[in-house]
Amino acid sequence: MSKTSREIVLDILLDIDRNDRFAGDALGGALRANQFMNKKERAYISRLTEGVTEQKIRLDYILNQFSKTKIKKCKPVIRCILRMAAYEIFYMDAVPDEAACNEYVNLTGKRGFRTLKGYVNGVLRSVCRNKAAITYPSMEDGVESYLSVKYSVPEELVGFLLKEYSTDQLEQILQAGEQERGTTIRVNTMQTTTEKFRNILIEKGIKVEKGYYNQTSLIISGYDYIRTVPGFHEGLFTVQDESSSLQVLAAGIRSGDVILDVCAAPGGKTMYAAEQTGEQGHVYARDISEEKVDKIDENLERLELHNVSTKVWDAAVPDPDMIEKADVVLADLPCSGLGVMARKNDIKYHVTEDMVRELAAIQKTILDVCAAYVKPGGTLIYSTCTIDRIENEENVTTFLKAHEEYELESLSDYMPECLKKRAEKGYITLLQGVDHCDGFFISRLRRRK
Ligand SMILES: C[S@@+](CC[C@H](N)C(=O)[O-])C[C@H]1O[C@@H](n2cnc3c(N)ncnc32)[C@H](O)[C@@H]1O
Repeated sequence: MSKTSREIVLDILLDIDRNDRFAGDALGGALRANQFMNKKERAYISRLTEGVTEQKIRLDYILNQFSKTKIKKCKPVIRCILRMAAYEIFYMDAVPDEAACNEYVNLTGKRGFRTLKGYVNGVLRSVCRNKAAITYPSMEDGVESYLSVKYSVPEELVGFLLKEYSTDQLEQILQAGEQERGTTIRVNTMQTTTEKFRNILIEKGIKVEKGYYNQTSLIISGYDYIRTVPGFHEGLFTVQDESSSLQVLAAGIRSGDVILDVCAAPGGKTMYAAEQTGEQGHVYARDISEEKVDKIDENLERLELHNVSTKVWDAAVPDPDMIEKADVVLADLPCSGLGVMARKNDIKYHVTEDMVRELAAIQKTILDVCAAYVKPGGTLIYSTCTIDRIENEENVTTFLKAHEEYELESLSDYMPECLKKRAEKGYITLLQGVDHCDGFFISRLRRRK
């Protein structure tokens, strides 16, 4: 017997819960395994999985007010069922609350927990009855618990970010997770123009807005799968947030430049760099594993870019063959990902200050190795998709102390008008919810000699 959409979501959430998986991976796997489903079912499954993941802390806060057993202590199946039901009650209107309760009580029995049907029923009916009267922590109860429950972010992470951002700034950053955003794509200008491609999309009924910072970026919505968007298979565009494309623009790549991208998969910046340097130039793109490099190759093939060579290479290991070979080194390093919390909604549950410090140490090692690859007069672009000083500014400061041959160089010439002032100092932190893109850090380090 085939599973209902709610059962599929329950299994995805259990997979995430038991195997500590990221929601995007678990959801993607389940959608691929259930390809027979129609668009509406897929949308429902995605919304419920992503919503429960995104709002986990807030949902548990609500449920704990009506359950004698703390939700975290419940059996995984019951915990997931209660969260799903609470999410439907508070955030979705696919079915009336009463009907949703019945569905989840039945699901409890179907999953072998007949004796807990009464408990699930009791908690859910109480939630429905008291829906409008639920109170949440206020600012007076403490900023950390207020922001934690309101935006469903662990208190520890709120505390960590409050060391760097004011309450207002952090609230703006966290609100980004609640804003509907289209998908930002960058047009492959080696094959078409932004205007021509924009018209093709509009003709096919896709909603298109212009990018805020990059003239080759478009923000699209109203499509089913990205692979079904016209021009995908022909390589007319690639999915790339504007923050990422600004990183490549920050490099000021000239036609004929030699570029080394040390952490390149899936290849977003490599592809843009390849377009910028053109047929006269070359990009060396690397990543840590075969699987990752295959992803870059797949994208290069789709975009028909031939001026790139790829290789599996650990960026922390010096490569004698690359010493002083590159006009530009792109070091877009592995990081905590706090800049993309709004899109990858479970990153927030994984990041701790200890983890940030461990990552900063890895970034430092890789940057030290990269220093030798840049030609005198060339440029090292260090970037991350995170927004904390430890991984960003502190790493730049440490690097400059260890490498006297480098200096920070203003980014203003490479940034759009509205960002020029902030970019003068040689680095810029873009903030989700404040700027029109993901949170991202870009720094430009010039090798003097
Ligand atoms: C932020 S992502 C890069 C995104 C890429 N620049 C783009 O624009 O598509 C970081 C990448 O670093 C890779 N990575 C992590 N540790 C690495 C290492 N020691 N050497 C090389 N690559 C590494 C990861 O596999 C991941 O693909």
